Amino acid sequence: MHDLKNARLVLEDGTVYEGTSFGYEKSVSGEVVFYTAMTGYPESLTDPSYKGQILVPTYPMIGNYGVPVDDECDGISKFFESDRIHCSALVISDYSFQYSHWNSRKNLGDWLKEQKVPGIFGVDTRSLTQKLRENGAMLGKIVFDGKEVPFYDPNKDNIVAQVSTEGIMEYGDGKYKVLLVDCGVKNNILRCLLKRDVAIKRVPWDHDFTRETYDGLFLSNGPGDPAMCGKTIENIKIMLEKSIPIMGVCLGNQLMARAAGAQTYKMKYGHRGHNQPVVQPGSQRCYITSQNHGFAIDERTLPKEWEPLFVNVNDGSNEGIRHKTKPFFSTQFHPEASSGPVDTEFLFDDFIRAMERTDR
Ligand SMILES: NC(=O)CC[C@H](N)C(=O)O
Repeated sequence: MHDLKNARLVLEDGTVYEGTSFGYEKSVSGEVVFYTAMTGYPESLTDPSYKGQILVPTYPMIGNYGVPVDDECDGISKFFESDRIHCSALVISDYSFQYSHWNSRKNLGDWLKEQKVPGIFGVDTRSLTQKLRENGAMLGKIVFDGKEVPFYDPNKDNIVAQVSTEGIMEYGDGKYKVLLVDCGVKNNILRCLLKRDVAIKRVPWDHDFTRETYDGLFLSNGPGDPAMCGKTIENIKIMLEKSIPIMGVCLGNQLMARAAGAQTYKMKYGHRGHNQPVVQPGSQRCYITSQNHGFAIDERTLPKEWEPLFVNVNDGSNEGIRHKTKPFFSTQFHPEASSGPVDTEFLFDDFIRAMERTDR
């Protein structure tokens, strides 16, 4: 405990938060975002959508249930959402040096060190979160020993290209052939499809999927600004002329909207957590959803062939769209959860039913 180093979180407006390092000791920069879930740090840290971001859980004590063993099942990690940590750094209030859980194998600090990701504790994450809520998302950096790094805005780069699969990968031998565009897919999307009699062909974000044969197209989640994925959007545009069922999640939702001709915008501070309520327009039915996004669809720009599928109860922002006549739908939240509530996993069944119904 005595040789723990101090490190500072510096925001782009000059605010400094002093902290103590419990992860890898390296100065890094990114977009600082807060996340309100009380559990799920192994899943969130390995979620590729956090690429380029400095993650701030609002729940004060982190690390108390350790890090799970990295078991695999059918070539997919059982407990992680990808094969590595993607966020740039983790900033927390209270680090639990002790951990206990039936499947934990190591502590969070050791995992961060192994993965070369800095983590600092002892930060007043309440005041930091209030600041991010007032100002909106901000750039920030973790600085060790005065080793300066420049601020970095991940939304100005195509970071999808950095997390997407390099080659084509195939999983399962189910009845429905799904082509999955990997913009940074979470493993639980693969798991949710595979348990529904699906065979998946996972392709890179810029793969030309417009001339292949499959029963359904899946557009995955992913990091950064959807406007940076021009190639994927162009390919989706071609698929919108056809009638093969399409389902999209999070970034996939935003790409679907842009391909349809709608606009996306950067939200003030986004939605990240497990307690985001959404309703279906025209109904009183509310679902609690798992979310992690900083961009959203501008509903007012939806072409007339499309309609909102879900709306956020807290701020009225769009949470999903569907085509009025063709089997295309997508959601801004994560129906696969992991971590978080599974209220909306039935949407995968809707996708399967759409494939079942489509005349092929
Ligand atoms: N989880 C995601 O797919 C995130 C989508 C997009 N990068 C956003 O921040 O809005």
